[in-house]
Amino acid sequence: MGERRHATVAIIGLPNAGKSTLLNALLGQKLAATSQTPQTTRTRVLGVAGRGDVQLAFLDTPGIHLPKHALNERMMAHVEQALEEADLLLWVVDANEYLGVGEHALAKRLRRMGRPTYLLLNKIDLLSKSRLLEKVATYKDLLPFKEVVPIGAKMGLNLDPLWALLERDAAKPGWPYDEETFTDQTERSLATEFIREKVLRKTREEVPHGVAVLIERWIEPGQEDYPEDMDPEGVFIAAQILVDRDGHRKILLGSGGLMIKDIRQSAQRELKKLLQRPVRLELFVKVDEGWRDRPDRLDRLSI
Ligand SMILES: Nc1nc2c(ncn2[C@@H]2O[C@H](COP(=O)(O)OP(=O)(O)OP(=O)(O)O)[C@@H](O)[C@H]2O)c(=O)[nH]1
Repeated sequence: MGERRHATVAIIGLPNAGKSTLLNALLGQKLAATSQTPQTTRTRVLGVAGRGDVQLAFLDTPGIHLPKHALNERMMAHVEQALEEADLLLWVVDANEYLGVGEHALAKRLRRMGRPTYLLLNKIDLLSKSRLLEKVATYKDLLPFKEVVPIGAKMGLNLDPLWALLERDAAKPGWPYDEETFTDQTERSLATEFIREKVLRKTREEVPHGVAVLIERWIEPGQEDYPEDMDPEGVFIAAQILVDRDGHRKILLGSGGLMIKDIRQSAQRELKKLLQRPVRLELFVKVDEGWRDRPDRLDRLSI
């Protein structure tokens, strides 16, 4: 074994490029919520992985966009913080999308920062080889990228070469996290995100952007109020789903309560996998108009 080295690696880019999918793929474990809805990620998510002598601390970040609410301003502050912390940047783009103003603005910003940046052209499973080559040529002039790597985060395409490059470039001495550390997220915050992910995946358009999840009760065996009819090794979780307006509450409940039932069941299955014990989940939908612009609410939601 050589000397131990590490790097902090921020995963950045526009909404929906596949940043969280990439983080999960690099870690080989689900940590970040993913969905087709842009702006799924709202905070910075740390995922730590060690290979050989090298430890990499990945920071998944919210997709970069113009903020309309206090919520979005906080999301962008998380991006700023990750940019500050990182030794290396992975700029993920959806290679099937046109290169637009958002990319140009980010490139300008990164040029000024001068931090080593890899361009990751993602979703290559949806692209022919000739189109991919065209894309590489189009993006290459944006910045003096340290590397340009085509990947398919969802199917794990080309991630080994990416790992090898990151291992080569991790230059700081030592390992900042112990070998068991995998994330700084608590079980509660992961549970919150996984419940929200299910809401995003089952609803469309405006609803997902106005949704937040707040865990109200988390009861372990032996604690007062632990349901008597539950498995003695389980956990009881009650969560509120906050929505921006009454119309969204109705959509979330669905006809005859079918939508919320579906969300509850799939979130409960996911939480069982995450926590590796039986879970009973209860969900309540609550209208909290304007929560996205209320700093006290955002604090309580840890955004
Ligand atoms: N076909 C294909 N789809 C992908 C790939 N990577 C990600 N996706 C899909 O792209 C969508 C967005 O992925 P996310 O990982 O949530 O994207 P993100 O960049 O974290 O999104 P924000 O949170 O909005 O910033 C999801 O539906 C993913 O399944 C890929 O390699 N191929």
